[in-house]
Amino acid sequence: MTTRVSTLKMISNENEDIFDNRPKTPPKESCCGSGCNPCILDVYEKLLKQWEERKKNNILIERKKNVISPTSLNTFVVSDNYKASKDYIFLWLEYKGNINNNRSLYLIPGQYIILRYGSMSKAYTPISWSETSLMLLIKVYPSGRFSQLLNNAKKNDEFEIRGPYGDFIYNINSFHEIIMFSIGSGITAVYPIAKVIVENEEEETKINFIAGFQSISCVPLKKELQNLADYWNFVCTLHISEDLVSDTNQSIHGINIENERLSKQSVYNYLQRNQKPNTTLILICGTDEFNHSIEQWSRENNYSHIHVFR
Ligand SMILES: Cc1cc2nc3c(=O)[nH]c(=O)nc-3n(C[C@H](O)[C@H](O)[C@H](O)COP(=O)(O)OP(=O)(O)OC[C@H]3O[C@@H](n4cnc5c(N)ncnc54)[C@H](O)[C@@H]3O)c2cc1C
Repeated sequence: MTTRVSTLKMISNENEDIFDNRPKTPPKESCCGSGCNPCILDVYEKLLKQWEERKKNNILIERKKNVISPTSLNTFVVSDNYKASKDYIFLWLEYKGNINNNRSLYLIPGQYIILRYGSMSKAYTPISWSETSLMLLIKVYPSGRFSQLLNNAKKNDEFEIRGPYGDFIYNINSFHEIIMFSIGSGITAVYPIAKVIVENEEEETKINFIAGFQSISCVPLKKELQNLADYWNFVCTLHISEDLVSDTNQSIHGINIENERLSKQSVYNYLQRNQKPNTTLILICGTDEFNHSIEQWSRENNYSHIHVFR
């Protein structure tokens, strides 16, 4: 798995440069009408306002030729699709267009894309990417329309992608510790951020990675988390809420396992053990209820540097 280490600078597409190009108006039919967040037409309105503002103030932003764009759809084909765990699959998508003029795929860890097939669109957070391809980790729901479609996707099937979206910006060594709380597929937002930090030799930030799943057999990225646990600054604890672990065969070397749902008490314990709220960042990704509770408990423990991936 190769992860591109992105610079955390403002990234724009060639069609969003301020002097030669205003953002291109997306055709009306590029909105699928299914209430995506963000809708391509809203993104266009926002980028247009930003462009007008920059033009007024004569500000030039760095121009990189990204193969994906927040305001237009680009075709990708499935290059691989395989099981990641009981409920999860990995899906590799390869850019179908020409790669020339230094065009490349630029993503900041934690950013998401909108994947579209026919009139259906859903958001996904790439966990890994190269210059022309990206890898998604997808939870397959028995009655999930899009996740079932992706589960059954075959090599060379075509999907359209727009993005990237997401406003999380991280600066190297800006916190003493980052505590990452996720449940289920929320792991996709925090894992790439943990990886990029842990693999950066210049980083002195510690990562406390806490992820909740129903059972050990559901947990994706086991090997990847074990690899990160070999580094001095990464500690991982998995909270298993339903099929509790009683068998040592289910233990994962280097990873702590707790047989309990992430409760208020356990979250309080993580927060109070840390003791450095002013220099600690809290990252949260899960259901609305989970996000709300963890954010509230963090604030009750005097943490104010909090980012929720929604
Ligand atoms: C910014 C963002 C990034 C995302 N990134 C990822 C990602 O990287 N990987 C990933 O797998 N998903 C991700 N999602 C969720 C994804 O967009 C879809 O919502 C998910 O794949 C389900 O879509 P579906 O069409 O299969 O299910 P739907 O047809 O919408 O739902 C069918 C049924 O599936 C179940 N279901 C669906 N979603 C949930 C849920 N979140 N919790 C509990 N039950 C649910 C429910 O029973 C629901 O009734 C992300 C969502 C957002 C907003």
